[in-house]
Amino acid sequence: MSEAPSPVSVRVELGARSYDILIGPGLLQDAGHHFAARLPGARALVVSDRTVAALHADRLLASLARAGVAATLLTLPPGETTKSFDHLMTVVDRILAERLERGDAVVALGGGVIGDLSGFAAGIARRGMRFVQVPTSLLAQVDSSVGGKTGINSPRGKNLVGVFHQPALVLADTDVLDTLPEREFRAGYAEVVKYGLIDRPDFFEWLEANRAAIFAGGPARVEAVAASCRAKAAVVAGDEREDGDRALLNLGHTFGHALESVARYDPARLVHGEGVSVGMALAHRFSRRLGLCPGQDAVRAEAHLRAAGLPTRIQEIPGEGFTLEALMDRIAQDKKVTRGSLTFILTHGLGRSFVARDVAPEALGAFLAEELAG
Ligand SMILES: NC(=O)c1ccc[n+]([C@@H]2O[C@H](COP(=O)([O-])OP(=O)(O)OC[C@H]3O[C@@H](n4cnc5c(N)ncnc54)[C@H](O)[C@@H]3O)[C@@H](O)[C@H]2O)c1
Ligand SMILES: O=C(O)C(=O)C[C@@H](O)[C@H](O)[C@H](O)COP(=O)(O)O
Ligand SMILES: [Zn+2]
Repeated sequence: MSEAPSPVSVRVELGARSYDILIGPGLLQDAGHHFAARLPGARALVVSDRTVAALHADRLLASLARAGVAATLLTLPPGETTKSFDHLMTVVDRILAERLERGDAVVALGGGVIGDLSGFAAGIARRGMRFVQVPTSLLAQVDSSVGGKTGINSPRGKNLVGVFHQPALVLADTDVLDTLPEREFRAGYAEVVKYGLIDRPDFFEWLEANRAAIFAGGPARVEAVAASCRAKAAVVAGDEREDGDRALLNLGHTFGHALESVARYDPARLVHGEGVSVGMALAHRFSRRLGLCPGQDAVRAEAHLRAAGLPTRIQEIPGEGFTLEALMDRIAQDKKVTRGSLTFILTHGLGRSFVARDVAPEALGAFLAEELAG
């Protein structure tokens, strides 16, 4: 069997909780070796969704077996509604039923849904077990597998219940993206663009020049994943629990999460990355309306998202329910709300985002009313 090329390694520096993100083609083949080297003697519960498990679980389980790691598989339904109390119970119960110990590991093989859910289960079962991320969607490789935010949704809003629980290792095999549906690849790309729009204008320019190559696969794709992980690792290392600048990673999310919630997490209407795309375009237009962001920068940000086939307007989301009242209600549940005041990530221009506290609800309401009117 041919050896996979050496992976790119990105370190998340968090003192005793530091860990490596390994990125590259063919990595799944060596996953067992990397797991056993970092978590010697640990057993594994691999959690996946049925779609991903059918495509990739055999290779991961075979690799773990070759490295002498005892592992079993739990599969769950795919989709955002799996981030629920019911499925959390299922994962926790399986951990306890198998008598896994604190030193054993929950291994998330899947997209952000599986990562967020099983990371939460690992964070609370036995008051915290080891956790390994094997992200299989672009979104999970560039964002959700890194940084330790885990959780589930509540009927009252998105990601409202969860814990910070860092993984011990992240293994991103870029070859698995070959089976990802194109729409999901585009959705993940929105979070890649986010890093450029936050504070990396050079990266944004590189994306403008390399978008087609990234979508085609090959070295540009690996570089886009690695650059995104470096960007996220730097932010997380500086502010693990979102007391300050980590909130920048929420660019587009206050709007996006409200849209996802109103759309009832129905993937036929909106998936997370698409919500973030609309949300980032709204954040740029809101910033322009407030006189903070030059018009041409808002236009350029939106043009790149559209060139990638992503939505940028609320009207593009199919279905009913996008009223001013419904959106303002969800936005009021945002975790960044402090003493009742709204916090948004706004921007002074391309790659010049900042955390804006005390955003006036009247200004927000007037802006959204205009957006909804078209
Ligand atoms: N924790 C964080 O920091 C963080 C960051 C960003 C997003 N998120 C969360 O992540 C979730 C979105 O993640 P996502 O976009 O990966 O969604 P997802 O997990 O639902 O995966 C998207 C779809 O792609 C399928 N899929 C995944 N990998 C595949 C592959 N290689 N081949 C074929 N199909 C594959 C899945 O079965 C699913 O149907 C949201 O819940 C969001 O809130 C969390
Ligand atoms: O890691 C972070 O911090 C992020 O905000 C990354 C986001 O892309 C991600 O969607 C995250 O789950 C949002 O978290 P939330 O705290 O706004 O629920
Ligand atoms: Zn996100």
